[in-house]
Amino acid sequence: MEVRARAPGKIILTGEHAVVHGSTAVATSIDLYTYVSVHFATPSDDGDLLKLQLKDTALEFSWPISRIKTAFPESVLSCTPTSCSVEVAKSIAALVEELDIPEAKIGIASGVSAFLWLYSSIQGVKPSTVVVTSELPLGSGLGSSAAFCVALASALLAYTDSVSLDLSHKGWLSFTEKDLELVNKWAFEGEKIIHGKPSGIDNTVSAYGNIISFKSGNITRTKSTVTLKMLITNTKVGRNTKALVAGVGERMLRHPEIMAFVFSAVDSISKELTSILKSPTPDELSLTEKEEKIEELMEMNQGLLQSMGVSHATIETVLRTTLKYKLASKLTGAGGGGCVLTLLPTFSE
Ligand SMILES: Nc1ncnc2c1ncn2[C@@H]1O[C@H](COP(=O)(O)OP(=O)(O)O)[C@@H](O)[C@H]1O
Ligand SMILES: C[C@@](O)(CCOP(=O)(O)O)CC(=O)O
Ligand SMILES: [Mg+2]
Repeated sequence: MEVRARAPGKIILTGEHAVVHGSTAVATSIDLYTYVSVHFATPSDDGDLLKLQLKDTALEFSWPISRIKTAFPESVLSCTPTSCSVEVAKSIAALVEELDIPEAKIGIASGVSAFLWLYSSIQGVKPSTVVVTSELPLGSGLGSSAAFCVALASALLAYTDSVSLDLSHKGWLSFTEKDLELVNKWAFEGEKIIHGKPSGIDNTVSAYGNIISFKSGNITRTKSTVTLKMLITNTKVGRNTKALVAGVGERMLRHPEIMAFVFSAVDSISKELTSILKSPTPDELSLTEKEEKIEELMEMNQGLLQSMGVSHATIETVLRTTLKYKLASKLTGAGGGGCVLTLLPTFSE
């Protein structure tokens, strides 16, 4: 039997990085998905291998089950989401090192590590073939790491007694609220392996969908009264979320007082955005006014992201180019390259 799960990417409207330090951020899921399929070996299948096919990077890995068993002498199987210990992280790093991932694709190593942790914790050590494909650009700020972890946790949990899914059903099924919480918690453990110190906003918006306000692990699901049209420009400059998050953390240690003001300003921006999105929009005039306010909030947030040191020359080029057309833009996700958001107003001159 094969189970296929999918989870969406996201854009962060306001609050990236500051959310890691306790500020509010606002994010929404987007219509681009990562798909994970899991096919457990039946007695008629030959081999005793755990196979992982990463289609987006054209990489394929396999481990003899006996090799994984020697790497994890103690079972890490767990019904409840658990963090990867330092010892197990070392064993996983050794397994990943043996794969000889080409230097140009080395970013994938963290994804493979998260896979090994989630797989052995949720399913134990058993043979199967796991296939991953994504419509999202990897490492571009659209939350591919979180979509990967949410889709993976969903597919793996579907085969356990921890969730209540009718697997005889064909087509997409949704998890119950309780099961979604479990998926989200496991996905967060995967994100921790990929990002180091994630806030949890990416896996949460990928698991629950729609728009959320997020602060220190608390989620407020927001129903927006406006439909915002956003242009997403991919600078195609590769970057790594873990390094950028660490860089902001170091700046925080060097200038704690100043950065506290920066994070507090971002918190106010996200709170104001949430209240604009929720307030009634009775006519065209109020829609235009709202969009103008949102543009201003995006510009202010971008300025604060620059002061955190996460902008990039290519991001600045997109900002200057869109400004020529009087359009407001900001980076989305970790920055340092990646994607830029531009608000496209509903009524333009
Ligand atoms: N489809 C995928 N296949 C393999 N690894 C993936 C996939 N999607 C995400 N990853 C992992 O997540 C990393 C990118 O995460 P990150 O740097 O947080 O950027 P973002 O989440 O913005 O795309 C990749 O380098 C890889 O380790
Ligand atoms: C920078 C951050 O706020 C978002 C990172 O998003 P992405 O991985 O660049 O899609 C980190 C986090 O919240 O965990
Ligand atoms: Mg990410």
